[in-house]
Amino acid sequence: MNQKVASFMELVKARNQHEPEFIQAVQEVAETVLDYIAEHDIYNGKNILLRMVEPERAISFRVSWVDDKGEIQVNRGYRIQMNSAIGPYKGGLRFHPSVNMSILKFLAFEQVFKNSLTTLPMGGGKGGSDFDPKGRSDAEIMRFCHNFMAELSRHIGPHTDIPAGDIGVGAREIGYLFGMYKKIKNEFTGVLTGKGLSWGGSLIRPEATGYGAVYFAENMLQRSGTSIAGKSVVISGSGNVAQYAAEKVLQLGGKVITFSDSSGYVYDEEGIDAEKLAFVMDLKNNKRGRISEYADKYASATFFKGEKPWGIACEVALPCATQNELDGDAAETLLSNGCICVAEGANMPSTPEAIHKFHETKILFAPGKASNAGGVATSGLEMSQNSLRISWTREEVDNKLQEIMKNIHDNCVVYGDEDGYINYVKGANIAGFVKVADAMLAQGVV
Ligand SMILES: NC(=O)C1=CN([C@@H]2O[C@H](COP(=O)(O)OP(=O)(O)OC[C@H]3O[C@@H](n4cnc5c(N)ncnc54)[C@H](OP(=O)(O)O)[C@@H]3O)[C@@H](O)[C@H]2O)C=CC1
Ligand SMILES: O=C(O)CCC(=O)C(=O)O
Repeated sequence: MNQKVASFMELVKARNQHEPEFIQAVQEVAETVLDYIAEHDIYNGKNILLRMVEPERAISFRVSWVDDKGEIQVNRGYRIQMNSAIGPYKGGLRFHPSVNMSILKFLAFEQVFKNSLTTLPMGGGKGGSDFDPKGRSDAEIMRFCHNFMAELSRHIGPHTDIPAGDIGVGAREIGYLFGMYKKIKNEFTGVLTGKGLSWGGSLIRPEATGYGAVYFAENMLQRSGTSIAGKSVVISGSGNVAQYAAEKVLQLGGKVITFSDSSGYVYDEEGIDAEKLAFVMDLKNNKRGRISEYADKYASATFFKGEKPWGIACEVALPCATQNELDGDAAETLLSNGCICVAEGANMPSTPEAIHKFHETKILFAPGKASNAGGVATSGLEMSQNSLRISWTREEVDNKLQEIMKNIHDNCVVYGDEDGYINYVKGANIAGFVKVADAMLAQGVV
């Protein structure tokens, strides 16, 4: 770590003690952006990165609700409004017991860079709750969402802050959240994205994050003279991002061989084809079951309890579950088994040690803030459609998504070239930074 980064991180750590995920995300950006700032007079001496690591606003609130037994439950809700220099705050809501300030601040910070990369006018935010949806009835989910929105509604709006889904928040939850917002505000606006198609949603939004990650991987592979066709692909997670990443890999002729959830992973040596993927979608989205049930259904598959899928030989790895799920040892195993491309569908799934190994061996590595930006980009397209009161076709949205992912890829190449090797982490951080920093400079010290 150079002296500039060390002094900067000392300040950040002093102010954000007990927030390891946030510090990790900031350090990665500091390591790539501080030198760039020093080399460019317009940014130097303005403390821009120091301003960017401080949320414009961090809201924490009580959510009390009544469970099916009539007992009163209390959870904590949050919204981090990180940066609004280039547009209203935009970013998902996560419902998971691990949610805390550190996790939401890291997600909100990454969101600022990601949203900037999409080229759409969106600032960065993130929110959620430590509420655990697992095992809760539909009625409990609805009551929780309604009570959560009863408070959140004071802080958001279609021109202020536009939340969406993330872990534990899908189409069902967005519906309940939207219903309560509409009731409280007495207005029908595009205050959330990921809405149902009949009430303002966009085609391709459910698919967009997974599809986008695969489009990004395909851009990297094609630049290296190859493609995903015929390659074995290991995917972690089995939620929204993992499912649609798998669908796109299949459409492009790749072979998906794993899925996982928090209980373990399944390996199907014959490959997870379209019919098996439909089983996973029904299992996860409707029955809300466990991925182990895949191995009960298909004899070609084995379930590995409590393990992650990185030991399975593959050429392409798509981590699509959660932060820090792929560590240095896992990276070494992937590399020794011949993996040549890692594209993150999740946010910050690779630890700094893993990223270091990918860079050291010069394989293709895409950080989530670039490769999973297709989700929020399509949310941006949903906002445009809402404002114009029109709906684009599936093909129109998919074409725009592909164009945006190619643009992000090419921008990373411009800023991340290190003597022919593309450091996509550096490329994404600098490209994302420049647009936000320019807007902050233009708007003065506010
Ligand atoms: N949805 C979107 O549009 C976007 C999502 N992302 C990121 O993609 C990732 C996945 O999100 P999404 O698919 O939407 O979420 P879902 O809730 O649909 O699925 C999450 C998946 O990850 C698994 N998972 C969650 N936490 C853990 C954990 N601690 N250990 C192991 N597995 C875990 C879940 O397993 P289980 O069911 O057992 O908990 C589930 O399979 C997240 O990092 C999210 O921030 C990024 C950009 C946009
Ligand atoms: O679509 C959105 O607004 C948010 C997506 C998101 O949470 C993310 O990109 O991590």
